[in-house]
Amino acid sequence: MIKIAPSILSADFSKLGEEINTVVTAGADLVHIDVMDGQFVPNITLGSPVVAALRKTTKAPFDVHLMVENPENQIDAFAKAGADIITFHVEAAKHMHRIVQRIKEHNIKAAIALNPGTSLAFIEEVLPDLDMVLLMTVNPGFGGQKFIPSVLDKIERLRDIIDTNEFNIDIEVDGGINLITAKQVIEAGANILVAGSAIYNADDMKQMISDLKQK
Ligand SMILES: O=C(CO)[C@H](O)[C@H](O)COP(=O)(O)O
Repeated sequence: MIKIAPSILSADFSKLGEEINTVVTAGADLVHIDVMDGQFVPNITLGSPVVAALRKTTKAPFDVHLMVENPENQIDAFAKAGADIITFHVEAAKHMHRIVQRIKEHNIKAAIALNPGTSLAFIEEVLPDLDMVLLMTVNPGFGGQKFIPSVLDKIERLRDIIDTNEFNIDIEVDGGINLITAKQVIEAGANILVAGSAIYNADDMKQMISDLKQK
């Protein structure tokens, strides 16, 4: 089953609670929350107090994507704020295994993200411990960027590893997802699609979420 996770990066930050409820009502399966620290990526977005406040506005699962240096310092705060999935970047992690265990101690899902230029080999040893892998289809930091097609091959290789080993791991993709690229990533093996501008700029969000799922 294909799930859609609208990225709030493209939402109006002056009314985030309303913006989240709008996409949830339109059929979002998860709410993708982009946390940027101005170090791992140039932008700064929001921290755990904002997530805790948003948690009061909806019961929809929160898919928290940490684009931060030293992610180990943020796990407890975001888990307590109400994250259902916490994703951190392999490129920012010195002790991947320890961070995954730390997330799981909170009884929530653990995921690792890989930038487009990062090899799957970096997560080979921790793969059986993960609930999800996020393959970035743009370089992180900004919404509205162009999809990088070379990641399709990486999605296919990861899908093959997961299926061959009968792992129960979701493959999420993030960046430049629209009606054309959604079809490509689903065919390659992704099953959770993050989309920011395609959904928040759509005239009919409900139709867009439904179309992204069916492609
Ligand atoms: O993580 C992100 C950027 O770092 C965003 O989630 C992503 O870029 C989504 O935006 P869009 O769908 O507009 O490309």
